[in-house]
Amino acid sequence: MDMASRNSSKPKLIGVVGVGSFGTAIANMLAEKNEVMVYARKQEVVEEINSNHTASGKSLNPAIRATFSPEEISASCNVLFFMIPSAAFVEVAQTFAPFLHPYHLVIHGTKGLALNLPKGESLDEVKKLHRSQILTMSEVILQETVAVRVGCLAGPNISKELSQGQPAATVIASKYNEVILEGQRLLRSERFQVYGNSDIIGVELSGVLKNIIAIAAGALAGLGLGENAKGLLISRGMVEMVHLSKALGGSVQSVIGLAGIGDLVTTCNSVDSRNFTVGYRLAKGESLDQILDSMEEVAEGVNTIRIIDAFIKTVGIRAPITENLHRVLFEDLSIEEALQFLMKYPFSVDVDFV
Ligand SMILES: NC(=O)C1=CN([C@@H]2O[C@H](COP(=O)(O)OP(=O)(O)OC[C@H]3O[C@@H](n4cnc5c(N)ncnc54)[C@H](O)[C@@H]3O)[C@@H](O)[C@H]2O)C=CC1
Ligand SMILES: O=C(CO)COP(=O)(O)O
Repeated sequence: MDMASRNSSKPKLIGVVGVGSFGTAIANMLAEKNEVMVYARKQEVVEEINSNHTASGKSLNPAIRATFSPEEISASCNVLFFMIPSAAFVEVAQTFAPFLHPYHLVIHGTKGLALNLPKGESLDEVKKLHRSQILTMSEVILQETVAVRVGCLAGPNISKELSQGQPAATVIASKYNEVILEGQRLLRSERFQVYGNSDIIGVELSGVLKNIIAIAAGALAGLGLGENAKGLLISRGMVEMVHLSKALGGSVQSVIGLAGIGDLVTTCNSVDSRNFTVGYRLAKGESLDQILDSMEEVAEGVNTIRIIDAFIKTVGIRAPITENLHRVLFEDLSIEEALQFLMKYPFSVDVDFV
């Protein structure tokens, strides 16, 4: 079947894969203008949605239907929003791969990275980590499926605020203008502005890298430090994000846009951010294991720090905030020692990337 006949013969039903905090918020926003079907892998979650219109207690628009069949949602929807943590992304992409076609338009909202290592190998075992072994989620979709029209959604979008209907904006990034236009058409409302960007890698990396700085911001708050320290962290964090993003294939422009600095400011100031919360609790004396064991939702920054630290050691670039957080999370550096180190670090040039 060609793309045109497929598009014209199908009703507009939009699919959302994953009904966690963000998936639920986006499904509800999509349901203001469209019919929506959501995919959850557990039968009890599907039954909860279809009978109670809640997903793990979070309210869903009663018009939203749920399925646990990847085949059904892929056959019913030309546009699919993947809203799942990075740790599950490869598995979910592989589950969906037999049912996806080149006519599908896939937009993801995941702010994490995956690894492309030989089967059975983990990050602990590899000595070097090159860019080709790191995948953004659009790269996972392109690698694992035949979908081509891929996009991402990233920006300052704390799901709790979206669910309350507070004003916000996001970026849809894609190499394909039709993906950006469709994302804007589906999501734009009086309360939600949607910008476009063709640098999908830069926008994905912005959402991924700001989580590292958000953990540091939470740590500063947990230490009881003030707004001067936070301003210092956000500006140095942005410079670090620019250098990392450039090394990984993103543009400077994306980092200084809504998905970069916009999300960085939001996440570094929000007690509703899981990444901020990890840093805050670390500074209050809890161990990483204690924190992660008690968190129900994902804090992507923890795994991102492991991946980025391995990458910068391989390619020989410096990223002092990331390096020090890695030592705090996975070695035995205290938050106070990391802060002292950073205060002595010779960041002598203010802006060195323009
Ligand atoms: N919560 C937020 O405010 C925002 C989250 N994000 C990003 O969205 C992604 C998801 O985050 P949340 O929704 O907050 O996480 P969450 O932890 O609330 O929910 C994740 C959902 O994915 C589902 N899931 C996990 N493994 C799965 C699998 N194998 N198959 C199908 N479903 C699976 C879980 O059951 C759960 O419903 C993360 O990468 C996060 O960085 C982005 C912007 C805002
Ligand atoms: O990315 C987010 C808001 O834009 C959510 O941040 P957390 O994953 O830290 O909660």
